[in-house]
Amino acid sequence: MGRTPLRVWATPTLHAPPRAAPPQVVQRQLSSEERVDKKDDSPVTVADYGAQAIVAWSLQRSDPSSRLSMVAEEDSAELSSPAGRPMLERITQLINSVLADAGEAAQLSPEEVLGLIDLGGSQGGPTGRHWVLDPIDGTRGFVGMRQYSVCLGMIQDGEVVLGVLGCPNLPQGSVADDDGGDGAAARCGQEGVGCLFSAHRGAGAFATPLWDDAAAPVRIVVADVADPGGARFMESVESRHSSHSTTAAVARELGVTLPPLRMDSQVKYGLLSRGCASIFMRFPPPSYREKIWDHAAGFVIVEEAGGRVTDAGGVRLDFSRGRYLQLDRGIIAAPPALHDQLVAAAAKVAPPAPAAAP
Ligand SMILES: Nc1ncnc2c1ncn2[C@@H]1O[C@H](COP(=O)(O)O)[C@@H](OP(=O)(O)O)[C@H]1O
Ligand SMILES: [Mg+2]
Ligand SMILES: [Mg+2]
Ligand SMILES: [Mg+2]
Repeated sequence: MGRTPLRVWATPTLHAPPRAAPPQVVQRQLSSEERVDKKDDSPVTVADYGAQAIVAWSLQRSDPSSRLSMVAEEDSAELSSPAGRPMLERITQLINSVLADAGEAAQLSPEEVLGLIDLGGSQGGPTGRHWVLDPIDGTRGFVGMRQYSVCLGMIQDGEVVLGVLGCPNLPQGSVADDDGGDGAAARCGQEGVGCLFSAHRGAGAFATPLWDDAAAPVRIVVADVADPGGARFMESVESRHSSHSTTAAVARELGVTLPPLRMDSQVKYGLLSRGCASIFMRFPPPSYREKIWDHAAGFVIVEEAGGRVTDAGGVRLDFSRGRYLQLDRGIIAAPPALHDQLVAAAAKVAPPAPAAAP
């Protein structure tokens, strides 16, 4: 890849603190016309669509000779109708201002933006190369002025081999409880806030300040914690995404005494990889099907930082089966010394549903 797509939104001249960076400006100034609720009742904003189009544009440009396969969250259905036209025009305007600010000559039409968004419709699968994009993960966090991340992974023949997480509101050092809530808004745009996590399979995981192209990436590793008494666990802010009562029960069973650190989005995988917390648990409603873009980038980053990411039954996540993950109950990620204990605790507290009668 000639240029990192996420850097389109992160050149030093554009983003030197204290000036707020474009995604942060969009987050702060988001109006009710700039977000809609999708058919599944989840929100999507001009930033989700804009980031998907701009990453698709950048990936396509980096390798024009090959056909891009991208498994991404958003599609153009809502924007293609007459009712979606004002939002499409706003997205196009945003993209074109980002491109111009980054010194790019290209300017896109609304129709080109629709086409770029729909490049994300690939089904993925066990063979070939597939980019996996969640243009804004944690949209509820984005709308609520909390944490969110831009997540790009690459699958090669069924294995996630590359992952990048852009986390504009995440402090580069230690995090406080309120960084998952009001603290994110208070510290957004300040010096020392904004992290980029990355990993290449076999080459380790790294963190670097998001707005500083000159900063050298620093190798990161998961915390070497074997005693649950000293472990901190992370979960979603949104209890509708992951049951807070189930995670609390598993933590109790395991002997975890510290309260949970609640954060939106895949920043949780970044924090686990950096050793800021040592456990991540996710127990969605039984009928919910997890999507690969919600986990691909974080998965390779945690593994390359020395951690394990499995379903609640201890089976490593499998990204080779298309757009969805097939999971037993939920997701558990931790350093190896804690991981087996967690799976055992989950089996006691939230055992797998009995197999249906034939
Ligand atoms: N009912 C549900 N159960 C579990 N996950 C859900 C859900 N509704 C939405 N999600 C997913 O939870 C993701 C956010 O995770 P988290 O809770 O860790 O912040 C959302 O990503 P998007 O914000 O990209 O849509 C969405 O894919
Ligand atoms: Mg979404
Ligand atoms: Mg997501
Ligand atoms: Mg998303």
